[in-house]
Amino acid sequence: MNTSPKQAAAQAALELILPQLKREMVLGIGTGSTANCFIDLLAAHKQAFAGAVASSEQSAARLAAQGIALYDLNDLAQLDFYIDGADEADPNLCLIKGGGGALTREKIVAATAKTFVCIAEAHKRVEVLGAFPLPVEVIPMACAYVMRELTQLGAKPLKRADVVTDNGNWIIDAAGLAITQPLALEAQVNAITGVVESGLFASRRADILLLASHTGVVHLECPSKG
Ligand SMILES: O=C[C@H](O)[C@H](O)[C@H](O)COP(=O)(O)O
Repeated sequence: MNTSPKQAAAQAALELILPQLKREMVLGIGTGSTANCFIDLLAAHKQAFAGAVASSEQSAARLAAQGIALYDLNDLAQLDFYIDGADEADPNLCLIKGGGGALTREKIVAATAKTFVCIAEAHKRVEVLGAFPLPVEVIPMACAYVMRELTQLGAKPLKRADVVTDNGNWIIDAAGLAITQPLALEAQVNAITGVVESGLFASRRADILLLASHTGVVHLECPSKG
């Protein structure tokens, strides 16, 4: 059977963390098709660690189906690893995430992890973030207001149809942004009243990015912060 790039990225992440797993370790696990590949590969090693914190109900269900114990983030101190996919990654390993609507819980779990290992297909690597519309989770009653504010920031916002997040909120996809200053834009978007979280991962970017294509996996590390 041919290995897909998503499976290759997941396999590379597994090989990276396997030697560091400890029986008491709890892993942070993301959401999406690439994270699903990782969950499925991880299942064969479930005796080597304690369990996982999931960033969505969907991932929690997949982890449970694989017999991996689920933990509540509030019962844990710092996690060693967070493994998740992304929709775009820039040269500084800033990311756009939330294509699957799980961005807020993803950002929370990532915030508690020492090392964020991002796994993605090679075409997700871009010079400037923003060709993929930036997902923004909003309190439903604030949706129209937040869309007007995002327009002021230069975006073309669109409410994602028929989506309610695990937190009971809505998603706005903000298209048309050329995100040359990810940290500044993340702060601006998150400061809009009614925004729960944006899918811009700049204040907490990836530490390691494993980019896979049919020709192999490239391992990139976060350049020094500054
Ligand atoms: O909300 C979803 C997540 O941020 C995903 O990690 C992201 O959309 C990438 O998903 P996929 O691995 O399916 O391309």
